[in-house]
Amino acid sequence: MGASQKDFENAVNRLKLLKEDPGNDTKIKLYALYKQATEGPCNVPRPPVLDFVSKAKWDAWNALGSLPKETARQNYVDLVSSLSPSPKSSSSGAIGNPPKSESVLMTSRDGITTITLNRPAKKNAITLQMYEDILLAMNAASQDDSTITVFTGNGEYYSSGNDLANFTDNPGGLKLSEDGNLPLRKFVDTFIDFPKPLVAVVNGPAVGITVTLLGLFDAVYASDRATFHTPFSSLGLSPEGCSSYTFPKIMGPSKAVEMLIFGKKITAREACARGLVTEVFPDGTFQEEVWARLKAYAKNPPNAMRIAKQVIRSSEKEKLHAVNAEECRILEERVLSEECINAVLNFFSRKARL
Ligand SMILES: CCCC/C=C\CC(=O)SCCNC(=O)CCNC(=O)[C@H](O)C(C)(C)COP(=O)(O)OP(=O)(O)OC[C@H]1O[C@@H](n2cnc3c(N)ncnc32)[C@H](O)[C@@H]1OP(=O)(O)O
Repeated sequence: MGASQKDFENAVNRLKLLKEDPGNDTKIKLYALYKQATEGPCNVPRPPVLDFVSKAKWDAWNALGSLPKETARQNYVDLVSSLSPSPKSSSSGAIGNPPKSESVLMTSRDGITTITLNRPAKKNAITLQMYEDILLAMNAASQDDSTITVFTGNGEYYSSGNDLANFTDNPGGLKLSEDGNLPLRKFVDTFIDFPKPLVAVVNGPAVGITVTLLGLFDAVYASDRATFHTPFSSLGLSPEGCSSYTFPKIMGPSKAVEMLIFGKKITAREACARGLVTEVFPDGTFQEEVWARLKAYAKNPPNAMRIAKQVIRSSEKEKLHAVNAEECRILEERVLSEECINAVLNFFSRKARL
């Protein structure tokens, strides 16, 4: 039997996590096979001769002639496998290629894979290494036997967001694009494309990118101790995580502006009233109630849940990828701004804690 649509999607995700650039020839082959697998034979006019890159891509796609979509899909999966060994999965719930990290933990049981931010002394602030580890964990979770993937934090905070030292430790400025030192675009893309139900168990206050990403989750359960804060303006930054699109859509433009421009911190109950949070639980019974709920949900047939997610989310994916690209482009400028540099320096000199 040839590669299934799921195998193909997994290969597309695995490709995003490659550590080494596979080289231009391979990238062009992958492009051609991807187009053939998703759109069929080349059906667009040849680009102008001087547009070398587009022409090379077009030539490679066109050269596949009438190769059936299924064969192109299989060839794509084979080519990606030859570049990165496939993570293993097993019926015992063991996870292939999880991160070897103390700050990002990964466990799998009862049909649920849980990714836990585990840096409580720093309020689970996310370092550059942790972004990489979360990507690894999500890739493994997308391919293991679990039916639901959960994000949570260890300790008092869910997360205080991006580690502000990411800015000071990179004096030339952070590069947020594909080839940069923080692949923010790839990071957010992984949430957009995540194939299984993705649930946030928000155990305490959440800040910055860990709030904005919630707009890409399928359910958000919060302790009544949690707060939600996106202080982008006071940090001289701009919205990310697709929040410039998801927040106005979820809560309406004026409530989104209150959070994303004015940096209003809201409670869990306010976030629930705005539609960002699915349900709020008393902190005392939060863990017990939420995990009982999730275990019951995880007993549903996995394919049905995955397909339901696809049906609900697929029409938005293209738009979300475009929003992410634009937000990263703007943010890359903002992280170099005087406003941002001053805000971060103030934070570390303890002048400006939230
Ligand atoms: C590259 C682009 C990616 C996306 C860009 C931005 C997206 C974002 O996420 S923006 C949001 C960034 N986060 C913040 O601005 C929060 C900063 N933290 C705080 O304001 C306070 O620490 C906080 C209110 C969370 C907690 O306050 P306190 O309870 O008073 O604790 P402390 O301030 O003493 O914190 C304990 C310890 O943790 C360190 N910490 C906390 N958060 C961060 C952080 N985001 N980055 C780096 N370090 C953080 C804090 O410095 C303390 O460390 P020590 O002083 O060494 O004990």
